[in-house]
Amino acid sequence: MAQSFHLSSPITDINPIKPSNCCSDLVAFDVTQKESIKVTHAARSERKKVIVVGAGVSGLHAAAVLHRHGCEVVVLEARDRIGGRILTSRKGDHVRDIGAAWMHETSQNILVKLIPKLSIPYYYDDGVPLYFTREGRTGSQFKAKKVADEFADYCEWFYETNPEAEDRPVHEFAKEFVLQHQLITEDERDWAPQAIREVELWIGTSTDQASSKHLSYFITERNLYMKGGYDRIVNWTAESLRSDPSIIRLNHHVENVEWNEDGTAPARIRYKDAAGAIGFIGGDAVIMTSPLGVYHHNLISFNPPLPSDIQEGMSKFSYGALGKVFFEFADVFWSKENDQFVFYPSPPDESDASSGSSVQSTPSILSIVENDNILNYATVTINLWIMTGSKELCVQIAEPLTQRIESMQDPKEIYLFFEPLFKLFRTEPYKALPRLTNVETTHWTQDPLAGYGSYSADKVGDEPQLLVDALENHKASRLQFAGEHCTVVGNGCVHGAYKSGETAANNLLERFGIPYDGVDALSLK
Ligand SMILES: Cc1cc2nc3c(=O)[nH]c(=O)nc-3n(C[C@H](O)[C@H](O)[C@H](O)COP(=O)(O)OP(=O)(O)OC[C@H]3O[C@@H](n4cnc5c(N)ncnc54)[C@H](O)[C@@H]3O)c2cc1C
Repeated sequence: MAQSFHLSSPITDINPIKPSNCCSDLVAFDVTQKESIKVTHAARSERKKVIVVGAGVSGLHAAAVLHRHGCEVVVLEARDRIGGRILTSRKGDHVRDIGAAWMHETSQNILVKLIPKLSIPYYYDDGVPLYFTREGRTGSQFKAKKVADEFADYCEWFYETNPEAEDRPVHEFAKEFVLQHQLITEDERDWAPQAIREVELWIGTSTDQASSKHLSYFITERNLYMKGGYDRIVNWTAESLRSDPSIIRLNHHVENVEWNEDGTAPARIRYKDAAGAIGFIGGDAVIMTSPLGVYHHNLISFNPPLPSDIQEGMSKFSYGALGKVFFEFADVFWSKENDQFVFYPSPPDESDASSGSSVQSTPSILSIVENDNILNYATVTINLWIMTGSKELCVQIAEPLTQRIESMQDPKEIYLFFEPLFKLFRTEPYKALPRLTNVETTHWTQDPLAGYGSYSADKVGDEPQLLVDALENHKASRLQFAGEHCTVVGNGCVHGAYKSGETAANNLLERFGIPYDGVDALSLK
């Protein structure tokens, strides 16, 4: 799948930044010093050996930083590929990102620098979306979306001014908000809680479960679609590690981590290789980058057990399940003008029994089955015709639907479930839908190495800051953690994961007494 990418330009610029957690007396240096500094680091470190578990973007970046500072690094990856939750499928010119596909928070996302640097084709997908309900496209006076935005603002204000207030499910709180709102119409009162469900496709979980206190609602940010494939970022991150083929070890599934703080014995990791044979590897320190869901399912054991504050932090941070279903057609039958099609399901009292409504009469089994289709769920569909030129739509879904769709085997059955949505998207409603040529679904919820989900999500009662604080408490530990769940800045995202790898590596450099070189690899020409 992955194609390697080589920088052709010489290094001309180094930007020394001294991180706050670095006690080094290092001053600015020029590029001619780079090699001698590397040698000095190597000598000072006495070749400290660090085992990095996981070759996603956080693990690769952590390993690259340590490698640059002369440490011996070994990256153990259970899969037969690098990239983790970044997975680009390439067939000829056809590029499809099965995991991450966007750079979010582009104004602060450090990885955006790589777009021009690596000449990666991109697309800002912030054109005007089309909004749909069962009745078809919404008109310009459909203001429920604006009321939903107002609720999100209210929510943020409410918990800022009442930090001790009880956390509540977003759907419940939104319903209360519209009931008390005196200046909206009855229609807006009904539809605003449905419109807020668009956020489900950001956080990967339903508004019945999502936390109001930590509602992440992206109203103004820009998002950049990685039209050229996210694997370009992964390959760039891994580049320096590939000079030595013994660094990244694929098909090494870590089962147990023995660690200690006093340094009298090396940390020891037990893994299973592709043939099922058990192996052991030791090192001075370990960086764990498995997804949060892996720890929730106790898929790796620690000896001694993890510190209680880290365990508590992990248990107070949930994991969501965003899914994607790609449908490729023989022809484009949808609008060629709009980037996204947002669908809002009907308010419960207008909907059928299968969506959990309070309909009094008992519906027949047939009507439940007939009505059990995609129109009972909020979806955001990506118009890949505009983004990449392929004749396909990518429907994004959230749990609990993700688990259900990802377990379905038959493409025809999947298509029939989604067909009512496509009928709504027709630009000429009387025409038959064109031939379907390909269906592909994600399978993250069935994947133990992805922690049976997609990324961390704030559910009711969560306190994500607890994990970040616990990791900070243990920043001098020989057992470090990195990954998208280890940060509150860019959490759930590729750029957050990347940065977390740097933090973990810096923590170990400090522990080893190795000065941080201040190199901003992203700015190197
Ligand atoms: C469907 C989906 C859509 C997404 N969309 C976006 C998006 O548009 N933009 C965005 O910024 N982010 C998005 N994300 C999130 C983004 O992909 C992640 O935040 C990021 O890739 C996480 O990197 P990581 O290094 O923390 O973890 P991972 O990439 O998961 O890396 C962890 C690695 O550890 C390995 N591992 C796990 N257990 C073991 C073990 N026992 N032994 C050895 N190896 C092990 C895994 O195989 C994996 O390779 C999306 C994710 C998904 C699933």
